[in-house]
Amino acid sequence: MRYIMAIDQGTSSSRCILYDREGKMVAAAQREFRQIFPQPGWVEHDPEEIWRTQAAVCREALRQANLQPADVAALGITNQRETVVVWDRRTGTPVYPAIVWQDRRTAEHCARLRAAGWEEKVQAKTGLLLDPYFSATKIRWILDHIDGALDKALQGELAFGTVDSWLVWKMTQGELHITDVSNASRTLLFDIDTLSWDLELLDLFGIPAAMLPGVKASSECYGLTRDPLLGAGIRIAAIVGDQQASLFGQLCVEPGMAKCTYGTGSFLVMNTGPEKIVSKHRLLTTVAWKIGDRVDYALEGSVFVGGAAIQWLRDGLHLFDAAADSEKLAVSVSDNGGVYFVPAFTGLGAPFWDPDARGAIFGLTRGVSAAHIARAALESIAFQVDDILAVLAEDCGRPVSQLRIDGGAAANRFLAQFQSDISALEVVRPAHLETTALGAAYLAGLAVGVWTLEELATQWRSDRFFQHSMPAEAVETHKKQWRKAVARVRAWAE
Ligand SMILES: Nc1ncnc2c1ncn2[C@@H]1O[C@H](COP(=O)(O)OP(=O)(O)O)[C@@H](O)[C@H]1O
Ligand SMILES: O=P(O)(O)OC[C@H](O)CO
Repeated sequence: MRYIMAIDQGTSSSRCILYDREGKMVAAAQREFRQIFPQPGWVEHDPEEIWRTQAAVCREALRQANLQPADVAALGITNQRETVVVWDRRTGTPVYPAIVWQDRRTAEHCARLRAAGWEEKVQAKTGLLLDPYFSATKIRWILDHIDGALDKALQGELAFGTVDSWLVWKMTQGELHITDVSNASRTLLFDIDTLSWDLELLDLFGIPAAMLPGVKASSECYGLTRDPLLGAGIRIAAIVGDQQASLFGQLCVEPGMAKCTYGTGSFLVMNTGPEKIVSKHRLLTTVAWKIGDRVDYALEGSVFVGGAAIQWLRDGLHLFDAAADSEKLAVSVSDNGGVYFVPAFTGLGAPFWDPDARGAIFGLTRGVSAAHIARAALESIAFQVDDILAVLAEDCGRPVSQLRIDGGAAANRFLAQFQSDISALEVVRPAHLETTALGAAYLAGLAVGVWTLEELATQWRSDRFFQHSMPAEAVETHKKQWRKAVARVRAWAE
C-alpha cells in the first residue's frame, strides 16, 4: 500500500498519475475524449466516455508501474468544475450529455435573474455571479428540456452531480452520491458560510433538493471503489475541484499566496485562509478546501480563453503545427507590431463577465505577419490575467508579489516573462508542473496519514524564476492599447 493515485478529469482529457510516498511520480496516463458542439455556444461531453477514459487511464497507469489496486493506499479525485451530469438513480444512465462549464446556452436565463435583481443576494450566499458558467441554470435547462425529467427529479429518481460525483457514483457502482465543498461551491446552490445547500436558491433555480449529492470535506475517506473496470477496494480519500487542487499542489497554503493555471482557460486563484473576502470587482469567492474541520477560502478570477487561443491559431488558422511553436514564432519579431488580440470567443469572464463580447484582432497593417499575431495571442493571455491581478490588488489592499504558474501554456517562456513584465511581479514555475493531480494526491495522502501538512509544506521546488524588467512607459503603452481593444469587443453579439 505504498502509492497514491490521482485522477485528474479535465475538460479535454482524463488523466491518472501514480505517486509514491515521497510524492514522486511513478506512472502517468492520459486520454483525450470528444468535445461535442451541437450548436454555437454549446459544449457537451459524453459522461459514459468520461468514465470509460478515466477508468482506462487508471488501469494503464497501474500497468505501467506494474502495480495492483491493492498497492494503492488512497485515491484522490480532481475534476473540471461546474460541468453538469444528471442521471437516473435506478439505471445509472445519464438523461442528457454532460453540459460543460464553457456552455453559454443559459445566458438568457441568467440575464432574466439579473434583471430581477437577484445577483447581489446570490453573490452574498454563494460568492459567485449570475453567469451561465456555473451549474444551476444548466441543471434547470435539462429539467426543462428532457421529457419527464422534472417529474422524475421531484420523485427523487434523478441524481445531479458535477464530474466528481459522477465518477464516485460510477466507481462505487451507485453506492455513494457525494461531492466536496470546493465543487459544491461552484454550483450557485451552495451557501459558502453555512456549507450547506441553500433552500432559497434551490427554489429560485427550480431544482429539487432530492437530486443533490451529500457534501463532504475535501480530504477524508469516503468509501471504497467497487467497479472492476477501475479496480475494487481502493480507498477514495480526496475530492477537490481542479483549480483548488492546483492551488494546493502549488502549496499555496498560506493566505496571500496565489497561483495561475494556464490551460484551455486561465485561472488565477489566491488563498485567503479562513477569511472569506467578498470582491468589489466581480471576482469569485470560493471554497478552497476543507481539511478536518478547517475550511479555507480563495478569491478567483476565471478567464475562459487562454491556451485555447493558441489552439485556434494552430487548428483554425494553421499558423504552426504544435502549441509550443507559438513561442519560436512570437520571439522571431521584436514586438507585437501594434497588434492586440482579444480572444473573447465565448464572451469574457472575470472581471468583465460579458457573455456577448466576441473575439477581435486590432491594429492590422500590411506589415503584420503570423509572428505578430502569435505574439499578440500570447500577450493576450497575460493581459487577461493582469486585468484580474489589478482588481485582486484592490480587493486585498496589496498587490500579489509572487505568482506560481502551471498548466500547459506555463511551459512558454515568452508568456511567463511577459506576465512578469506586464504585471510587475515575480513569476515562478515549479519543478513539478502537474500541480492539479499533485494537489489531489496530497489531499488523499493527508486523509490516510501518508504525510502531514507540515511535511508537505517543505516539498515545493522551483524550476525557474521570471523577474520583470520592462520599462514602466512601455508597460503603460501596452495596457492602454489593451484596454482600448477590450472596450471595442464588449457586447459585440448583443
Ligand atoms: N508551449 C505552449 N505555449 C502556449 N500554449 C501552450 C503551450 N503548450 C500548451 N499550450 C496550450 O495549453 C493548453 C493545454 O494545457 P492543459 O493544461 O493541458 O489544458 P487543460 O487542462 O485545460 O486541458 C492548450 O490550449 C494549448 O494550446
Ligand atoms: O479542465 P480545466 O483544466 O480546463 O479546468 C476547468 C475549470 O475547472 C473550469 O472552471
